[in-house]
Amino acid sequence: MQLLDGKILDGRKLSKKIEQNVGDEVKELKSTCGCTPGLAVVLVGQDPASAAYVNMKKKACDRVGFYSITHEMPESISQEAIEKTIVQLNNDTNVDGILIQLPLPSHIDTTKLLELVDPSKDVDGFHPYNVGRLVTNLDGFVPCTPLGVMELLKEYDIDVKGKNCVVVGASNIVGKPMAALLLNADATVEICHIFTDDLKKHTLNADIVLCGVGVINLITEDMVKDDVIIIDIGVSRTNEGKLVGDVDFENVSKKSSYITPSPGGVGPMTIAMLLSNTLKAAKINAAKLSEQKEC
Ligand SMILES: Nc1nc(=O)c2c([nH]1)NC[C@@H]1CN(c3ccc(C(=O)N[C@@H](CCC(=O)O)C(=O)O)cc3)C=[N+]21
Repeated sequence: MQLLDGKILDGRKLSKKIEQNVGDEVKELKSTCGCTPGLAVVLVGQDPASAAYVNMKKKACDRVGFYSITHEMPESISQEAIEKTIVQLNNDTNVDGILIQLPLPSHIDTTKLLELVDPSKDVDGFHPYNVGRLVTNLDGFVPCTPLGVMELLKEYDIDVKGKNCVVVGASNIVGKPMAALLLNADATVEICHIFTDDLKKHTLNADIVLCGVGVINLITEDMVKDDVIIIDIGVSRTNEGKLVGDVDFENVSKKSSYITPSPGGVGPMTIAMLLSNTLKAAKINAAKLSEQKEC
């Protein structure tokens, strides 16, 4: 990795810098209005990966001085019981951000739950209100992973304006909001997905490939042009238990001008953006509360 330093988009490094800034702002917010930003996480079931992610989020909250609470619920919990918890969190003034850890068990109506979250506490940016605001390029909450990608590009002075960007994966969480952000930044955007015929035909035209599907080695060196910029949003575990992305890093990195490692690229940025979104929610709530006190 040493030799590649110049072309690595280092998400770990940038996420630390962002954490530092969030931490500083938390101190300021505490001293000016006595508010502590709060994040509530709803975790259903025993999936070890979900539990690990939630633990990472909790630790990050602790590092920046947020209040955080995790509502752990058994796999067999009813839709109604989760809904009740969300309504309580919507009304809890100590909670600025609500995150429902996905995926949820199959008997749960995920869409209905995401729509129940107060849009002003929707730090994941999954509520249709915030999705609509993103697509129309209005301020709102933007999903953490694609937002983290944009921050990473900005940090390395990569301007997407007029660039051919190929987004691989069309999920509501990654691909679609990623495409919307790139379009808002004046890129030319293509979205490829599971039914795309001849993926390579598309990626070969790309100045920037952004791939987040969870298929190991989906993007190989023959699929990209020289000096391509690669954003690897995938996370998979190999049979040996090693964490890897969607890109054949070893070979693709020889051709690319910039590339994110996975792990160490987009993943840490996701957590940093969750902190940043929660701080944003806390500031909005603090302003609302002070208005109410004035009148
Ligand atoms: N409501 C909801 N919001 C999410 O944002 C959300 C979710 N559900 N469900 C699961 C996915 C996945 N996700 C990641 C967060 C951090 C890393 C991360 O920090 N990865 C580290 C490595 C972590 C490790 O060592 O295990 C890295 O890439 O370097 C990865 C993936 C958020 N997600």
